[in-house]
Amino acid sequence: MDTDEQLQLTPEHLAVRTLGELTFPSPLDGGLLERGESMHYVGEHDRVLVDGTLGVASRRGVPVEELPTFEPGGPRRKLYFDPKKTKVGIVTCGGLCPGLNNVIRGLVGELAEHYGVHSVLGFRDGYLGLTPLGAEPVELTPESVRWINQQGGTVLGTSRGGQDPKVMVETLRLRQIDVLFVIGGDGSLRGAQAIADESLRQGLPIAVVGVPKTIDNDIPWIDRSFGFQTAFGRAAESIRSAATEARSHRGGVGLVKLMGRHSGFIAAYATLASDDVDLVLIPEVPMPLDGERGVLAHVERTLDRQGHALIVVAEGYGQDMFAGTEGGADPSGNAKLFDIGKKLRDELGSHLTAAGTDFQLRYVDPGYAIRSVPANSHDSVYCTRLAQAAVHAAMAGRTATVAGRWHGRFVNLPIPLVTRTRNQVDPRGDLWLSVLEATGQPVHV
Ligand SMILES: Nc1ncnc2c1ncn2[C@@H]1O[C@H](COP(=O)(O)OP(=O)(O)O)[C@@H](O)[C@H]1O
Ligand SMILES: O=P(O)(O)OC[C@H]1O[C@](O)(COP(=O)(O)O)[C@@H](O)[C@@H]1O
Ligand SMILES: [Mg+2]
Repeated sequence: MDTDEQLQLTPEHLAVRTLGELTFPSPLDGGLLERGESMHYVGEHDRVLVDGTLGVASRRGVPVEELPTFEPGGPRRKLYFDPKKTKVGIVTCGGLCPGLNNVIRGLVGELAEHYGVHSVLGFRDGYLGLTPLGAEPVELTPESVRWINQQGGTVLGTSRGGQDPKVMVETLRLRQIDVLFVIGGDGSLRGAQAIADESLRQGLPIAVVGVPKTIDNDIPWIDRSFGFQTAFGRAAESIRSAATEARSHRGGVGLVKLMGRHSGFIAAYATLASDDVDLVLIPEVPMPLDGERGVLAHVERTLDRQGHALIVVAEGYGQDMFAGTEGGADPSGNAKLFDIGKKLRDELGSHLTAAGTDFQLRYVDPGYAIRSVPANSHDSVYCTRLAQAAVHAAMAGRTATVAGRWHGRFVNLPIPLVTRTRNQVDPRGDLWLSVLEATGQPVHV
């Protein structure tokens, strides 16, 4: 997270919206609510510090109690909703991400088994399912979701494309939904905010709580998004295959294209996981193709030196090379990217041929394979715990809020905070420094 951005935070950015007074006693029995504070658990009245270092905190020049803080996640003693009467909806939107089914399962399990909420509807096909054009929602029970975590994708289906918040709120009203969980990325969360605002405008006490989803890890103010570790682990497998191909052929060049629309986290982490890569190209670092310190010269030098070369490119890198060409947008309004992988393949091919280099280029694009797999064990645990945190927030009447984890602690974050900016690899930060050390590529910022 950019320090200047962090220093600009005010209490208004961090305030979580609540539907009203908490009047119903929580059915969670003593064990869960009587926990003492510990190194790992923040008490109900405590707050989670935004700043991770003394240096940043002291630059603010304010007393400790005025430092910016997040609301801790976790169960509350009193609830806004009466669990026996609460009706819940769940929707998954946007691109796939490992762990979507784990989150659905976690939500249903926590609602039913701990709070005694037994009415949970799964809306189908993203926000389309919240309109009259959508398919009939499905009842979700602990039995019906028992094994879904073993599958990738989402059992509810997903979609891109805008829907009218008024129409979606009308669907929630007709179905008497009290709580809507939105599992989605930046776009979905903007949609969730629009639903929460429209409900407020109509005086409907509906809690809209998000579980942030993104394989690109581009949502800010959370340590890491669920599914990201699984996705970069799968991406690292593709890099290893390309490395094997490159090393096994005289003049072998492996080129791997990975997802990452605006943020190069998958490319950076998969590279560090593979330890074989000679060059990583990400949207945040504009390295030119030409010139002494450019992509083509670096690959040529690497080939000369070690006889093979391995390049990883995130799909959002170098989009400015296509300036003047109209790419269009997807149904959600996201700009459609030009194919930088194929462009690089062609440019490298022409350059190495012209230089008279003996080479064999293998182009690997794992594409959707990295995001359609089931969550690994780490992400499975994280999904379950995020789902539990989201249920605690919703039952306590939090709305326009997402459940996140910051510096290892579960927190409730206002949606406008997490959609205001985008998490990106900092070209001057320690992650990128690690990548530069691992690859030995020319430094560009
Ligand atoms: N600014 C917005 N306001 C309301 N809804 C939005 C907004 N941006 C996107 N959405 C809706 O959220 C859903 C998912 O958005 P999308 O960008 O495709 O994926 P993601 O949530 O993963 O970023 C789509 O149905 C889209 O129309
Ligand atoms: O082809 P699709 O389904 O539109 O998805 C492609 C995009 O989805 C992503 O995974 C991001 O999607 P979201 O914004 O939905 O999380 C990008 O990495 C990729 O550019
Ligand atoms: Mg998005």
